Amino acid sequence: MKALRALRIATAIPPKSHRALLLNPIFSPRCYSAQPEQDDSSHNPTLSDTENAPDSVFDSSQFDIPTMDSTTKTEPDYGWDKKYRSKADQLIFGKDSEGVKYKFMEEEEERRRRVLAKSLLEAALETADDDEEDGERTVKEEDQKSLAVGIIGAPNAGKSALTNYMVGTKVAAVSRKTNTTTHEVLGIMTKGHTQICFFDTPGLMLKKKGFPHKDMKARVQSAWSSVELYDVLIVIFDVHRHLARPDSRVVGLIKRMGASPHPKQKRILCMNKVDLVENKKDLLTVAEQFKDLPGYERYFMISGLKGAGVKDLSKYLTEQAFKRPWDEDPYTMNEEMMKNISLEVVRERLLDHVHQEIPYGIEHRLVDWKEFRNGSLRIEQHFITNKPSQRKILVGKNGSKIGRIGVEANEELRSIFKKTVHLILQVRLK
Ligand SMILES: Nc1nc2c(ncn2[C@@H]2O[C@H](COP(=O)(O)OP(=O)(O)OP(=O)(O)O)[C@@H](O)[C@H]2O)c(=O)[nH]1
Repeated sequence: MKALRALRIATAIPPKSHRALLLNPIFSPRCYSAQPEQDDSSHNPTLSDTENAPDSVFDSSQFDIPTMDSTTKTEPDYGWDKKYRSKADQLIFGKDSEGVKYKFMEEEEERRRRVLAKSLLEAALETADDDEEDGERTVKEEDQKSLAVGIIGAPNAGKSALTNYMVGTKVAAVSRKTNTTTHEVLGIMTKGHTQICFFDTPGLMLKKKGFPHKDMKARVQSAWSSVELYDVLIVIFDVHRHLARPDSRVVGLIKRMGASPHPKQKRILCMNKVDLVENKKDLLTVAEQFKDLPGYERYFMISGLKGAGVKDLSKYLTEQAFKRPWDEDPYTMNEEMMKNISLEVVRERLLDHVHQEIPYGIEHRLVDWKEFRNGSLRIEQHFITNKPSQRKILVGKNGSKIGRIGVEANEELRSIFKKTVHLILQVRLK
């Protein structure tokens, strides 16, 4: 939450150099139109107030938004009609607009983008607990420590909730590099010199005694062998459910994993959802039931959802880390984070350009998110308005307002994500 708050603050950096943006051809009043210029002639005025009116859609592919390659150019290339440029100059700077320092404004714009991108990343990587020491921003490879932690348990045991709590909103890199079909990254915690990767172990079907089903054997064989690769294995179970209705497959799994110490892997048993157990004495009864299993080095009673006992678990795991380079770049954003950032950036532009009161009544949705093989991103977002009058304001004359929001947001997203972004914004009526 804290990170999200920071994210809002970060995106609220006032766009000091909008004037620089306005001088760019793609931001000229004429070109702000969400309706591509070449389609003007075919524009059907009877559609203008309907949901699918073409001017209610901004599609960045129809605008000359600079590509990644064009960021290196030193001189501004205004390649647009001089008439419109001088009109814009006069509008913004008055008659004596000659000699405006474009370069200065470009630098200012670049500076603002860098500040925004840095703030977003810092907010996203912020530690969840207030009292935790802040993570090092750069750690030399020789100082890095890492740990691979597998989490195994029945569906609904609380694997994801526990990981989310430990990793917080700063879920860092969940790259395809680490994901495989047999183990999937649940989250990555990078704190100080230590990076801990949490892996899920999907596909591990158990039969009554805690062994894989025979018919699934081939499929799960590699999953089981990958379990061996983790430095630490967390066996997690829902202690509340266990007290009410013990599942023989879960008991089988706990016993199997704790049967004998593993030569290379530390195993710990986590009794999860302790917050749901009213009589805490019952927890001791369960602990008693599993206490003689030599394979477990430690036992933890936790609530992955509420956080009880999680700090001790995190501390224990951090202490187990090996001097080993990190597997993942802690500065990489995951998809969820990128989606939130895309919404924040567009919303910020909306607040900039539309009267303050209107945006609060407007529903703003991410409707499509696609990452293509070439690394580019297609993002489609819709604004759903309650009244035709709201829609009209948001669309602007010939789509000028939504176009302007779209162009600016597209630029900003491209700069933050460092990839080509194809942004589509649509204004609809409820
Ligand atoms: N009260 C309480 N609920 C929890 C706790 N941990 C998880 N839950 C809830 O239990 C449900 C399952 O949690 P998940 O974290 O999705 O479980 P999972 O093991 O990842 O489930 P699968 O993805 O099906 O394997 C969710 O509704 C959680 O909110 C906890 O400590 N206390």
